[in-house]
Amino acid sequence: MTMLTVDNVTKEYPTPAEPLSVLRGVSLSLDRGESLAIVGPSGSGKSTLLAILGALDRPTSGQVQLGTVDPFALNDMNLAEFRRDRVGFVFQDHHLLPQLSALENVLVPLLADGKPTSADIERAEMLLGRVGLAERLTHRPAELSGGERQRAAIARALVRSPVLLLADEPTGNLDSATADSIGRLLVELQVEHQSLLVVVTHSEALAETMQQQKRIEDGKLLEN
Ligand SMILES: Nc1ncnc2c1ncn2[C@@H]1O[C@H](COP(=O)(O)OP(=O)(O)OP(=O)(O)O)[C@@H](O)[C@H]1O
Repeated sequence: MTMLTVDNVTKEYPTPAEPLSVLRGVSLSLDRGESLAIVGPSGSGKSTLLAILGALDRPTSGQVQLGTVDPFALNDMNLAEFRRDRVGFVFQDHHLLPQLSALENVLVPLLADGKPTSADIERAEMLLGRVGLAERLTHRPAELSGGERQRAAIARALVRSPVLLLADEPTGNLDSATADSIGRLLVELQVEHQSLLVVVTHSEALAETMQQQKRIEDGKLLEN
């Protein structure tokens, strides 16, 4: 079953001169449980595409569909819910809140539903255990290593069981051994959760751990 389809997406940014055309007709499709790495030179539009996949940014033209939903046809409230419930993001910088513990950070996406329940806390603890942080629940980000912070960010991205997990240079700030372990963890979790995983990276090693690899060149997506 095709879960994610992207059809002829373009993205232009307005500039004082002529519009900057970053994506020029990008199409792809992913089935349930599939993973995709997007590689390409700096400035080629990888992050732009990822932001469109996660409905953080609108395409200039073209269609995106996740399951049966076209996120860009939703009103603002439903779009915000779509993003929150169906998409998990992992960024190069962990984006954890510095004043909160690892456990509290993982609970943050659940706060939209009100005060965390004991089941929420159990789930967050389970996920932190799964990413290897069972002994670090009360540590704040400053009290975690870089790799541990990224593990906590991955647990946070998964806490609402998203259909689509998006990662933008998730290992960009890590040494190669730590990067390898984070890459493996992402793929393992994606298989366990049967989610879709799209990773933007400059790392060939990380790209190779994904089932599909594509390259952005001149605004188009090519087989790598
Ligand atoms: N909001 C914006 N307004 C105008 N131009 C933008 C905007 N966001 C990105 N761009 C431009 O679009 C192009 C693609 O940017 P993007 O961040 O998608 O590239 P990237 O492939 O992810 O690069 P990198 O590998 O360096 O992170 C760049 O030339 C960038 O300057």
